[in-house]
Amino acid sequence: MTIATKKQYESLTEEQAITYAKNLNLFSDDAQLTCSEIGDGNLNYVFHIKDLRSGKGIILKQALPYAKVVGESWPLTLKRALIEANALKKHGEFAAGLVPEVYAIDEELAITVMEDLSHLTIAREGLIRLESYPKLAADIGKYLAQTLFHTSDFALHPFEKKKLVSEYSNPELCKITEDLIFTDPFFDHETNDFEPSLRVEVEALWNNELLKLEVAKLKKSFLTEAEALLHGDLHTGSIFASETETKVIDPEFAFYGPIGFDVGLFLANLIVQTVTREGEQREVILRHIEQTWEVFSANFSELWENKAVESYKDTKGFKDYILDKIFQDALGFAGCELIRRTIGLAHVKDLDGIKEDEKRILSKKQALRIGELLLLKRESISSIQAVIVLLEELQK
Ligand SMILES: Nc1ncnc2c1ncn2[C@@H]1O[C@H](COP(=O)(O)OP(=O)(O)O)[C@@H](O)[C@H]1O
Ligand SMILES: CSC[C@H]1O[C@H](OP(=O)(O)O)[C@H](O)[C@@H]1O
Repeated sequence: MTIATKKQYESLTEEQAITYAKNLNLFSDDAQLTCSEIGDGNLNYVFHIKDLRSGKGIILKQALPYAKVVGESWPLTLKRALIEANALKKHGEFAAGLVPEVYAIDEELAITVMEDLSHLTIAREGLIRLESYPKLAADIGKYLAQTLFHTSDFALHPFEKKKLVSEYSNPELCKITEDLIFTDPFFDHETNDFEPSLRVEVEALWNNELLKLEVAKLKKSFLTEAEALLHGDLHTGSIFASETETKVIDPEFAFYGPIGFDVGLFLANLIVQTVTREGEQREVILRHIEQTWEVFSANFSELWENKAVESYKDTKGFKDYILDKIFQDALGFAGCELIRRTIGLAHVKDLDGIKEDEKRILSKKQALRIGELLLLKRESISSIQAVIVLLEELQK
């Protein structure tokens, strides 16, 4: 692997990105490179470098020393770039083909050079356009099982696992999640952002002590349960897809946390799609939700049977206890994600992009209602089929 270095951090211009790319020895000498900054996320620059002669491309992702969505008033560690690059590589060891290849890491400039996936579509964008992704749910179910099982105590020697916990300590990025997912949306906080016509529903959330108790329990779990190396922000904007391929990008929020968090975030972002769709199109997403959990649990179970190093692995009931815990945690985390994506700081285009006011508000109310029910009822929802029934009933 090339480790490119330069003395001091500076954020690159497109021109500088081309010069940088030339020095990586990834293109031939006569390459004719072009560059455009295509970052549409909340935090970083993403340069797409392409050789006009061969058509070959690479991606150069650079962290900024602040959160791009807010500006320099919100400083943010550059170390997240190294965490992201290392997490891509670590997850790639277990979920080969489901993450981009990392070509080079530059710690000084907070740059990751990686495989160009621009032949694929960001799943959120494609799902909004009703594109069909027949492999998405099974691939993500497998990605979740492989990455989460193999980085957990069930697969690793405790020394190795604790070494990874410390390598992936990511306090600043975790704090964003602790605030934006688990705290601010449940209080009258300045970061919240919602239409006045949602105020009644939002105030009802703020005043719902039982709901807040569930969120508090989940926040505690996020703060304290170092179960596996999570992606940490597995929404549909962090997944590239086509009819035949799925690739997970952007694990800069990676850290050791509760397994259900990654599962729940992905499920929540599928659920967001169900509130915007009707009829057969909604059915497609309901099947994705079902399949994600089924593939995840089957794959996780199989890994457990064949590879677990835990002394209690064959103790009757232990594997089921773990899977039940992951399921219930996932439903709770999904509830938090649904609520934060509706009324918190970082919204989703699936909902905000609905032009017709009445339809948008109705969809947002449904998202809030589903979030609330998942949080309150998660302990009594015993299967993914029961989740589907709940979603169908709520959306009749
Ligand atoms: N490997 C890649 N290949 C092609 N495009 C990419 C790649 N990585 C990121 N992008 C583009 O850049 C955008 C932002 O990337 P992302 O990693 O989500 O940034 P952020 O961390 O700022 O959210 C993506 O939505 C996608 O359009
Ligand atoms: C101020 S960060 C808000 C939000 O942005 C991150 O998403 P992404 O990097 O994919 O744009 C993450 O979801 C954070 O919660």
